[in-house]
Formats: sequence, structure tokens, C-alpha cells
Amino acid sequence: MTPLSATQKARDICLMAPVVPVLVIDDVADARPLAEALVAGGLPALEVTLRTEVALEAIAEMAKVEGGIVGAGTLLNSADVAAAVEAGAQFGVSPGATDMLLTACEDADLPLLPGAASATEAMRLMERGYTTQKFFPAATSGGAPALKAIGAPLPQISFCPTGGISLATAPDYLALDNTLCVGGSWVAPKDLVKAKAWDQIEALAREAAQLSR
Ligand SMILES: O=C(O)C(=O)C[C@H](O)[C@H](O)COP(=O)(O)O
Repeated sequence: MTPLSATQKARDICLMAPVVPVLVIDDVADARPLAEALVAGGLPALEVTLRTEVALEAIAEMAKVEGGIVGAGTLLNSADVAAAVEAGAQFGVSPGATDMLLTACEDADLPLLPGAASATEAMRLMERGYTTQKFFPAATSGGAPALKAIGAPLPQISFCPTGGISLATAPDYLALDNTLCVGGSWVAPKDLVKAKAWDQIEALAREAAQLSR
């Protein structure tokens, strides 16, 4: 897959809803009902971070949920990419970007939303054809004002800011011309997942899905 078509697909995924839930799954039994709640609430694009032992199994379970599209987050190297594809991930997300990771995703036909936190990082990705990027870590990199400032000289790049974003701060990002959607874990808080409070999670998803952009 060329960087151009990968970035186009990443853009389409980002435009599905204003928020991409960032999920850390500890118990694979939670994967399917959690995905069902988020999709029912109006958030179809889901990112499962490869940070727990059951993450790959969780991706495989979530991929069965109708109406959802499941991606793998925290992709760091080619082994992660191979495992994510094998599990059924339909897109990838990474905190930053290396040439090795980009090549691995291109070779595996996995659309990637690569991370950038500065103008130089964003420009390097753009040089290679990636004009849809994750701005990470968003809040500590200057938040919405920083992303707005990056957008002034680089309007060709669109972002999914992620990291430290909440329901309260999401609108600041979503109001920017260069923001397609935001990523965040707040729609699936650990305590609600642990309590299997799927209705409450669906309600959080619905609230997030109604954010305007
Ligand atoms: O592991 C990755 O690849 C990530 O994408 C990290 C996430 O961006 C943050 O975990 C977002 O979490 P919050 O800041 O709680 O919304």
C-alpha cells in the first residue's frame, strides 16, 4: 500500500466520528461488549493499544462486532505490525514514526495513523506522503493552541490529536481546521470497564459522538 492510499484510508477512518476511543484491555471477555457499547453509542472506529497481554485477542474479538472498525495502537515495530494484521486490525496507530515502522505498514497493507509532535516530525511524514497524522502527546505538547500554530504553515496536514484529551477539552481541538477527530480514553474509563457498566459506556460514547467539528 502506498503512503498516499494509507493516509487517505486513515483520513476516512478519522472522519467516521469526532472521537476515536483509545482502549486498554486487561480482560479479553470485556472486548466484545465494550466494542458493542462504543459502536452502539456512535463511535465505530476503535483503537486497541498493544499494551496488554490480551490486546491482540481483544482485537480479534472486536473485529467481529458489526459496524465497527478496529485498529491496533502503540505499534512500534514490524513485529507489532505483523501481529496486528494477523489479529484482524484494519488500521494502525503509533505514538511516533520511524522509517522501519512506516515501511512495515506499507508492506503489510495496513493503513497507519503515525504520530508527530512537532513541525519537523510532521514535515518528515508529509515528505513521505502521510498527510493524516496523530498529534501526540497532544495536551503536553501545547494542546489546541500548538496544533493551531502548526497548522498555519502546514495546512496540508490533518490531525487526530491524542493524549490527555477529555470531553471538556475535545471541542478546543475539534474547532481547528486541521483536526479531523480526537483520540481519547475517557469514553472507556477503567472503573466502568471493570464494573462491566456497558450502558454507561454507551452513554459516554453517545455524548462524545455528538461533539461538533
Ligand atoms: O499507546 C498509544 O499508542 C497511544 O495512542 C497512547 C494514547 O494516545 C494515550 O494512551 C491516550 O490516552 P489518554 O491520554 O488517556 O486519552
